Amino acid sequence: MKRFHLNRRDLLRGAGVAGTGAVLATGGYTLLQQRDAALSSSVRDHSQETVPFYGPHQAGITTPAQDHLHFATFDLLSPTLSEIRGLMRIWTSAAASMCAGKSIGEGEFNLQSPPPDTGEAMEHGPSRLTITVGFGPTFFVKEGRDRFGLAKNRPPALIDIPALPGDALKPEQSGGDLCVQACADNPQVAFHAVRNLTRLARGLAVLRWSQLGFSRTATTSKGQATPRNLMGFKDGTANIKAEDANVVRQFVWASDADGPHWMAGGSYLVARRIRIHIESWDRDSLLDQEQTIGRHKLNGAPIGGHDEFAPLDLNAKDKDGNPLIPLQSHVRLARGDDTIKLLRRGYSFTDGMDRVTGELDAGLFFISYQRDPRTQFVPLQTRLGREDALNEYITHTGSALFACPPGMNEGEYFGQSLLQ
Ligand SMILES: C=CC1=C(C)c2cc3[nH]c(cc4nc(cc5[nH]c(cc1n2)c(C)c5CCC(=O)O)C(CCC(=O)O)=C4C)c(C)c3C=C
Ligand SMILES: [Fe+2]
Repeated sequence: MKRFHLNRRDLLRGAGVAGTGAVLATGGYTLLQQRDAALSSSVRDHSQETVPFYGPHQAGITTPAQDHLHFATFDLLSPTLSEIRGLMRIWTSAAASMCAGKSIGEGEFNLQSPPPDTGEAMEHGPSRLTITVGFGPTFFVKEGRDRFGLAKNRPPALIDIPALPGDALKPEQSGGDLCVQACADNPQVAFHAVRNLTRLARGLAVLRWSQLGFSRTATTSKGQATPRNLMGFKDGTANIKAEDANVVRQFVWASDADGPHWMAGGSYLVARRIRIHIESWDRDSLLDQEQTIGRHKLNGAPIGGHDEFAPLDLNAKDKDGNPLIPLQSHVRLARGDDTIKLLRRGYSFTDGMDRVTGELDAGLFFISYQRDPRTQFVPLQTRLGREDALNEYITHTGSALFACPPGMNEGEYFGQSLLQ
């Protein structure tokens, strides 16, 4: 089997291997330039940058994806509706402070009581922190019970995600009445946000599960370099980008016509914890890895191409008349007839090791935002779950869906038009 040993010097020389290798070497050179660009953007100090907290949409959806994630879901104990309103007021005020790089309850120290802020983010700056909040199906109805008299306001799109092909879901990594997605360019800032919101919910809600993500696997803005996932492939190339306002309007934001009114300008968040069996993947040939994804590993170009952003030509054939992009490849199935799109905003994770197999418990914490999961995530994942060549290397172990209400003005709180 042909092996490719590409080091920095080889790449700079454009030193070659024959045939496919030539493409790889060219791709490699481009890769090097892009990697240097990505490095210079990641070493850029974002610590003092803020993302506006108030606005028509919640931050953390079309915001250029930050480098780190702390995602958490909560189960409500048995609060009244009025206590939930109180919690959302407190969360909003705390979130606005943290996103501005301020401590919670700044200046309110009292030696006799615990400090209002746990303190670990104090010198880190806002680091582009965003905090996005959502309501799960069980917020409205749990075990057949209309918990707060709000069942009539449950959006039809906030379904219980049906069982999908290949699911191996664990209840302890799935569901939740509420969710908080904290993203920042500093892991401690994202952690601090979830920790403090959890603390503020004491007596009303408890953590159900949480997930740290250490590296973004998507670009949501044309200004960002495409990152790599744990399979070593560029991820996010064909994602929805914030600059494409019409596509965002069509596929990301719920409208008044979709109903209910309180979700207009909001979006539905699907989270899937997807374990990647990296040990098997690492034993697979480069050729098979590329055939599985449908893109070249080094430069992210569609198979047969040289440019990451070249159009994905699903009709392209090799010299024998076979499809260049295999029929069961991930990108062919994910693209389909190009009528379903979602905004991907996932992160790589590792949670130590699997004691049973001795393998790393690592993968991709997939997050997508969409206008309606019934016509976007569910049909797409049904197709992928049935046919995707990638299924040999992945297992979906967690799943959740949340309705993230629109953004707010100063003085308002998360989900106000649902709860008032
Ligand atoms: C249900 C939706 C999707 C799941 C789940 C999913 C999992 C998943 N994806 C990768 C790696 C890549 N995905 C890529 C493209 C891509 N993926 C989806 C959807 C899901 N992926 C879409 C809609 C697309 C875009 C398809 C297109 O229109 O071209 C790519 C290629 C680069 C890119 O365009 O981002 C990679 C690589 C993994 C590893 C994974 C689960 C672990
Ligand atoms: Fe994908």
